[in-house]
Amino acid sequence: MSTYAIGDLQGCHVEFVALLERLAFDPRHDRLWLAGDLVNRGPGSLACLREVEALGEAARVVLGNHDLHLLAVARGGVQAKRKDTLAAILEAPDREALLDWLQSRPLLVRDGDTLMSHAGMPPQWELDQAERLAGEVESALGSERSGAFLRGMYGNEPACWRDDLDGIDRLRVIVNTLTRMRFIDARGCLDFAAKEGAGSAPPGFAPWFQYPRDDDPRLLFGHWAALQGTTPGSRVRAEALDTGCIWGGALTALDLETGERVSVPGRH
Ligand SMILES: Nc1ncnc2c1ncn2[C@@H]1O[C@H](COP(=O)(O)OP(=O)(O)OP(=O)(O)OP(=O)(O)OC[C@H]2O[C@@H](n3cnc4c(N)ncnc43)[C@H](O)[C@@H]2O)[C@@H](O)[C@H]1O
Repeated sequence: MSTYAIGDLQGCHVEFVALLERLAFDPRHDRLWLAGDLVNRGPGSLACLREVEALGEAARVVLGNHDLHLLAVARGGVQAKRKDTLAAILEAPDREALLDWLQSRPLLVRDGDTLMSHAGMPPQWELDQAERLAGEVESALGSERSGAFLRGMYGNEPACWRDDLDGIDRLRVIVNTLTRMRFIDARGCLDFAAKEGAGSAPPGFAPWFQYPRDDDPRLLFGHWAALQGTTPGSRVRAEALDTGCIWGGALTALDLETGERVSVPGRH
Protein backbone atom coordinates (compact mmCIF):
# COMPACT_ATOMS: atom_id res chain seq x y z
CA MET A 1 0.00 0.00 0.00
CA SER A 2 1.22 3.48 -0.91
CA THR A 3 -0.16 6.93 -0.10
CA TYR A 4 0.37 9.73 -2.59
CA ALA A 5 -0.34 13.45 -2.30
CA ILE A 6 -1.20 15.37 -5.47
CA GLY A 7 -1.59 19.13 -5.93
CA ASP A 8 -4.08 21.21 -7.89
CA LEU A 9 -5.75 19.26 -10.72
CA GLN A 10 -7.60 22.33 -12.06
CA GLY A 11 -9.30 20.22 -14.68
CA CYS A 12 -6.10 18.44 -15.81
CA HIS A 13 -7.98 15.16 -16.23
CA VAL A 14 -5.80 13.64 -18.96
CA GLU A 15 -2.71 14.28 -16.86
CA PHE A 16 -4.43 12.94 -13.71
CA VAL A 17 -5.26 9.65 -15.41
CA ALA A 18 -1.72 9.44 -16.84
CA LEU A 19 -0.21 10.09 -13.40
CA LEU A 20 -2.34 7.40 -11.72
CA GLU A 21 -1.24 4.99 -14.45
CA ARG A 22 2.43 5.87 -13.90
CA LEU A 23 1.95 5.17 -10.19
CA ALA A 24 0.06 1.92 -10.92
CA PHE A 25 -2.41 3.36 -8.44
CA ASP A 26 -4.84 0.73 -7.12
CA PRO A 27 -7.74 2.18 -5.09
CA ARG A 28 -8.22 -1.18 -3.38
CA HIS A 29 -4.82 -0.83 -1.68
CA ASP A 30 -3.37 2.65 -2.28
CA ARG A 31 -4.52 6.02 -0.96
CA LEU A 32 -4.57 9.52 -2.47
CA TRP A 33 -4.48 12.91 -0.78
CA LEU A 34 -5.61 15.72 -3.07
CA ALA A 35 -4.75 19.30 -2.07
CA GLY A 36 -7.85 20.93 -3.58
CA ASP A 37 -8.67 22.99 -6.68
CA LEU A 38 -9.91 19.93 -8.52
CA VAL A 39 -11.72 22.23 -10.93
CA ASN A 40 -11.51 25.38 -13.06
CA ARG A 41 -9.09 26.89 -15.57
CA GLY A 42 -8.50 23.47 -17.22
CA PRO A 43 -10.68 21.61 -19.75
CA GLY A 44 -11.50 18.46 -17.74
CA SER A 45 -13.07 19.76 -14.55
CA LEU A 46 -16.20 17.60 -14.79
CA ALA A 47 -14.14 14.48 -15.50
CA CYS A 48 -11.81 15.28 -12.57
CA LEU A 49 -14.75 15.63 -10.18
CA ARG A 50 -16.29 12.36 -11.33
CA GLU A 51 -12.96 10.53 -11.23
CA VAL A 52 -12.10 11.63 -7.69
CA GLU A 53 -15.61 11.13 -6.32
CA ALA A 54 -15.59 7.59 -7.71
CA LEU A 55 -12.43 6.82 -5.74
CA GLY A 56 -14.54 6.88 -2.57
CA GLU A 57 -12.60 6.21 0.61
CA ALA A 58 -9.37 5.86 -1.37
CA ALA A 59 -9.16 9.65 -1.81
CA ARG A 60 -8.96 12.35 0.85
CA VAL A 61 -9.68 15.77 -0.59
CA VAL A 62 -9.56 19.30 0.80
CA LEU A 63 -11.40 22.24 -0.72
CA GLY A 64 -9.48 24.91 -2.63
CA ASN A 65 -10.51 28.44 -3.59
CA HIS A 66 -11.65 27.32 -7.04
CA ASP A 67 -13.77 24.49 -5.56
CA LEU A 68 -15.42 27.01 -3.24
CA HIS A 69 -15.95 29.32 -6.21
CA LEU A 70 -17.73 26.50 -8.10
CA LEU A 71 -20.01 25.94 -5.10
CA ALA A 72 -20.68 29.68 -4.83
CA VAL A 73 -21.64 29.89 -8.52
CA ALA A 74 -23.76 26.73 -8.42
CA ARG A 75 -25.41 27.23 -5.06
CA GLY A 76 -24.73 30.75 -3.81
CA GLY A 77 -26.04 32.76 -6.74
CA VAL A 78 -22.56 34.16 -7.44
CA GLN A 79 -21.77 35.25 -11.01
CA ALA A 80 -19.33 33.01 -12.92
CA LYS A 81 -16.13 34.69 -14.11
CA ARG A 82 -15.18 35.14 -17.75
CA LYS A 83 -12.26 32.70 -17.55
CA ASP A 84 -14.15 30.02 -15.59
CA THR A 85 -14.34 26.57 -17.22
CA LEU A 86 -17.16 25.32 -15.01
CA ALA A 87 -20.03 25.17 -17.52
CA ALA A 88 -19.83 21.41 -18.14
CA ILE A 89 -20.24 20.74 -14.41
CA LEU A 90 -23.12 23.18 -14.09
CA GLU A 91 -24.91 21.50 -17.00
CA ALA A 92 -24.11 17.88 -16.07
CA PRO A 93 -26.96 15.45 -15.33
CA ASP A 94 -25.14 14.33 -12.17
CA ARG A 95 -24.38 17.92 -11.11
CA GLU A 96 -26.28 17.82 -7.82
CA ALA A 97 -24.65 14.59 -6.63
CA LEU A 98 -21.19 15.90 -7.54
CA LEU A 99 -21.82 19.24 -5.82
CA ASP A 100 -23.20 17.50 -2.70
CA TRP A 101 -20.04 15.43 -2.57
CA LEU A 102 -17.78 18.46 -3.08
CA GLN A 103 -19.64 20.57 -0.52
CA SER A 104 -19.10 17.93 2.14
CA ARG A 105 -15.29 17.87 1.71
CA PRO A 106 -13.17 19.35 4.55
CA LEU A 107 -10.76 22.29 4.48
CA LEU A 108 -8.13 20.37 6.40
CA VAL A 109 -7.15 16.72 6.72
CA ARG A 110 -4.81 15.33 9.32
CA ASP A 111 -3.16 11.99 9.96
CA GLY A 112 -0.90 12.13 13.01
CA ASP A 113 1.56 14.97 12.45
CA THR A 114 0.80 15.23 8.72
CA LEU A 115 -1.71 17.91 7.72
CA MET A 116 -2.95 19.08 4.35
CA SER A 117 -4.88 22.19 3.45
CA HIS A 118 -5.07 23.93 0.09
CA ALA A 119 -2.90 26.95 0.91
CA GLY A 120 -0.95 25.84 3.98
CA MET A 121 -0.85 26.50 7.71
CA PRO A 122 -0.13 29.92 9.27
CA PRO A 123 2.44 29.89 12.08
CA GLN A 124 0.09 31.59 14.56
CA TRP A 125 -2.42 28.69 14.51
CA GLU A 126 -1.84 25.61 16.61
CA LEU A 127 -2.89 22.43 14.86
CA ASP A 128 -5.89 21.66 17.09
CA GLN A 129 -7.03 25.25 16.69
CA ALA A 130 -6.68 25.03 12.89
CA GLU A 131 -8.80 21.86 12.86
CA ARG A 132 -11.48 23.57 14.96
CA LEU A 133 -11.50 26.65 12.71
CA ALA A 134 -11.69 24.53 9.55
CA GLY A 135 -14.61 22.75 11.22
CA GLU A 136 -16.45 26.06 11.61
CA VAL A 137 -16.37 26.58 7.84
CA GLU A 138 -17.28 22.94 7.19
CA SER A 139 -20.32 23.39 9.47
CA ALA A 140 -21.37 26.51 7.56
CA LEU A 141 -21.05 24.62 4.27
CA GLY A 142 -23.19 21.82 5.66
CA SER A 143 -25.87 24.06 7.09
CA GLU A 144 -29.09 25.54 5.73
CA ARG A 145 -27.34 28.92 5.51
CA SER A 146 -24.62 27.60 3.15
CA GLY A 147 -25.84 29.82 0.29
CA ALA A 148 -25.42 32.95 2.38
CA PHE A 149 -22.01 31.77 3.53
CA LEU A 150 -20.89 31.15 -0.08
CA ARG A 151 -22.01 34.65 -1.10
CA GLY A 152 -20.39 36.26 1.92
CA MET A 153 -17.02 34.47 1.86
CA TYR A 154 -15.60 36.66 -0.95
CA GLY A 155 -13.26 39.50 -0.17
CA ASN A 156 -9.87 40.26 1.36
CA GLU A 157 -10.92 41.85 4.64
CA PRO A 158 -10.30 41.39 7.47
CA ALA A 159 -6.77 40.49 6.42
CA CYS A 160 -5.64 39.52 9.94
CA TRP A 161 -6.91 36.73 12.19
CA ARG A 162 -8.28 37.66 15.61
CA ASP A 163 -9.79 35.17 18.07
CA ASP A 164 -12.72 37.52 18.73
CA LEU A 165 -13.87 37.75 15.09
CA ASP A 166 -17.35 36.41 14.57
CA GLY A 167 -19.96 35.84 11.88
CA ILE A 168 -19.05 35.95 8.21
CA ASP A 169 -15.86 37.97 8.86
CA ARG A 170 -14.54 35.13 10.98
CA LEU A 171 -15.42 32.51 8.36
CA ARG A 172 -13.91 34.65 5.58
CA VAL A 173 -10.53 34.89 7.34
CA ILE A 174 -10.51 31.13 7.92
CA VAL A 175 -11.35 30.47 4.24
CA ASN A 176 -8.79 32.98 3.03
CA THR A 177 -6.08 31.56 5.29
CA LEU A 178 -6.62 27.91 4.43
CA THR A 179 -7.37 28.38 0.71
CA ARG A 180 -5.74 31.63 -0.53
CA MET A 181 -2.71 32.39 1.69
CA ARG A 182 0.73 32.94 0.17
CA PHE A 183 2.53 35.87 1.78
CA ILE A 184 1.92 36.94 5.37
CA ASP A 185 3.49 39.46 7.73
CA ALA A 186 4.92 38.80 11.20
CA ARG A 187 1.44 39.13 12.75
CA GLY A 188 0.01 36.59 10.27
CA CYS A 189 -1.89 39.19 8.20
CA LEU A 190 -2.50 38.09 4.62
CA ASP A 191 -1.42 39.74 1.36
CA PHE A 192 -3.54 38.94 -1.70
CA ALA A 193 -1.76 40.91 -4.40
CA ALA A 194 1.47 38.95 -4.93
CA LYS A 195 1.23 35.58 -6.75
CA GLU A 196 4.70 35.10 -8.19
CA GLY A 197 7.55 33.10 -6.65
CA ALA A 198 8.72 33.16 -3.03
CA GLY A 199 11.08 36.04 -3.82
CA SER A 200 8.29 38.38 -4.86
CA ALA A 201 7.09 39.24 -1.35
CA PRO A 202 5.78 42.76 -0.81
CA PRO A 203 7.74 44.79 1.81
CA GLY A 204 7.10 43.42 5.30
CA PHE A 205 5.75 40.10 4.01
CA ALA A 206 7.25 36.63 3.50
CA PRO A 207 5.95 33.21 2.40
CA TRP A 208 3.99 31.64 5.27
CA PHE A 209 6.44 28.72 5.45
CA GLN A 210 9.38 31.03 6.17
CA TYR A 211 8.03 31.71 9.68
CA PRO A 212 9.04 29.17 12.37
CA ARG A 213 6.55 27.22 14.50
CA ASP A 214 6.89 25.80 17.99
CA ASP A 215 5.80 22.34 16.79
CA ASP A 216 7.10 20.39 13.78
CA PRO A 217 4.22 19.03 11.69
CA ARG A 218 4.51 17.92 8.06
CA LEU A 219 2.46 20.47 6.11
CA LEU A 220 1.23 19.54 2.63
CA PHE A 221 -0.22 22.28 0.44
CA GLY A 222 -1.06 23.20 -3.15
CA HIS A 223 -2.38 26.55 -4.46
CA TRP A 224 0.92 28.31 -5.23
CA ALA A 225 1.87 27.24 -8.75
CA ALA A 226 4.74 29.70 -9.13
CA LEU A 227 6.68 27.84 -6.40
CA GLN A 228 7.01 24.93 -8.86
CA GLY A 229 6.89 22.44 -6.01
CA THR A 230 9.60 24.09 -3.91
CA THR A 231 9.60 25.90 -0.56
CA PRO A 232 12.69 28.17 -0.62
CA GLY A 233 13.87 29.38 2.76
CA SER A 234 11.37 27.20 4.57
CA ARG A 235 11.64 27.04 8.38
CA VAL A 236 8.93 24.37 8.71
CA ARG A 237 8.40 20.92 7.18
CA ALA A 238 6.28 22.22 4.30
CA GLU A 239 5.84 20.33 1.02
CA ALA A 240 4.51 22.21 -2.01
CA LEU A 241 2.39 20.02 -4.29
CA ASP A 242 1.17 22.39 -7.02
CA THR A 243 3.61 22.14 -9.93
CA GLY A 244 1.40 24.18 -12.28
CA CYS A 245 -0.17 21.54 -14.51
CA ILE A 246 -2.47 24.15 -15.98
CA TRP A 247 0.31 26.73 -16.42
CA GLY A 248 2.60 24.65 -18.64
CA GLY A 249 4.19 22.83 -15.71
CA ALA A 250 3.44 19.31 -14.52
CA LEU A 251 1.14 17.27 -12.32
CA THR A 252 3.10 15.72 -9.48
CA ALA A 253 2.49 12.99 -6.91
CA LEU A 254 4.49 12.85 -3.69
CA ASP A 255 4.86 9.40 -2.12
CA LEU A 256 4.25 10.19 1.55
CA GLU A 257 6.27 7.21 2.77
CA THR A 258 9.38 7.49 0.57
CA GLY A 259 9.31 11.21 -0.26
CA GLU A 260 9.77 10.35 -3.95
CA ARG A 261 8.06 12.61 -6.50
CA VAL A 262 6.64 11.40 -9.82
CA SER A 263 5.44 13.91 -12.44
CA VAL A 264 3.71 13.93 -15.80
CA PRO A 265 3.95 17.04 -18.01
CA GLY A 266 0.96 19.36 -18.36
CA ARG A 267 -0.53 19.66 -21.83
CA HIS A 268 -1.41 23.35 -21.68
N1 LIG B 1 -12.83 34.23 -0.08
C1 LIG B 1 -12.60 34.48 -1.38
N2 LIG B 1 -12.34 35.74 -1.79
C2 LIG B 1 -12.07 35.99 -3.09
N3 LIG B 1 -12.03 35.03 -4.06
C3 LIG B 1 -12.31 33.77 -3.69
C4 LIG B 1 -12.62 33.45 -2.35
N4 LIG B 1 -12.83 32.13 -2.27
C5 LIG B 1 -12.72 31.66 -3.51
N5 LIG B 1 -12.39 32.62 -4.38
C6 LIG B 1 -12.15 32.36 -5.81
O1 LIG B 1 -10.80 32.01 -6.04
C7 LIG B 1 -10.58 31.94 -7.46
C8 LIG B 1 -9.17 32.35 -7.84
O2 LIG B 1 -9.04 33.69 -7.69
P1 LIG B 1 -7.76 34.42 -8.31
O3 LIG B 1 -7.58 35.72 -7.61
O4 LIG B 1 -7.80 34.38 -9.80
O5 LIG B 1 -6.73 33.39 -7.77
P2 LIG B 1 -5.22 33.22 -7.78
O6 LIG B 1 -4.61 33.92 -6.62
O7 LIG B 1 -4.67 33.52 -9.13
O8 LIG B 1 -5.17 31.72 -7.40
P3 LIG B 1 -5.08 30.40 -8.17
O9 LIG B 1 -5.64 29.42 -7.23
O10 LIG B 1 -5.65 30.45 -9.54
O11 LIG B 1 -3.50 30.30 -8.19
P4 LIG B 1 -2.33 29.75 -9.11
O12 LIG B 1 -1.13 29.66 -8.25
O13 LIG B 1 -2.73 28.54 -9.88
O14 LIG B 1 -2.10 30.89 -10.16
C9 LIG B 1 -1.73 32.18 -9.74
C10 LIG B 1 -0.81 32.88 -10.73
O15 LIG B 1 0.43 32.21 -10.78
C11 LIG B 1 0.98 32.35 -12.07
N6 LIG B 1 1.94 31.26 -12.31
C12 LIG B 1 1.67 29.95 -12.44
N7 LIG B 1 2.81 29.24 -12.63
C13 LIG B 1 3.82 30.12 -12.59
C14 LIG B 1 5.24 30.02 -12.72
N8 LIG B 1 5.85 28.85 -12.90
N9 LIG B 1 5.96 31.15 -12.62
C15 LIG B 1 5.37 32.35 -12.41
N10 LIG B 1 4.02 32.51 -12.28
C16 LIG B 1 3.27 31.42 -12.39
C17 LIG B 1 -0.21 32.30 -12.99
O16 LIG B 1 0.07 32.99 -14.18
C18 LIG B 1 -1.31 32.95 -12.17
O17 LIG B 1 -1.41 34.32 -12.52
C19 LIG B 1 -11.62 32.82 -8.09
O18 LIG B 1 -12.49 32.02 -8.83
C20 LIG B 1 -12.34 33.44 -6.85
O19 LIG B 1 -13.67 33.64 -7.15
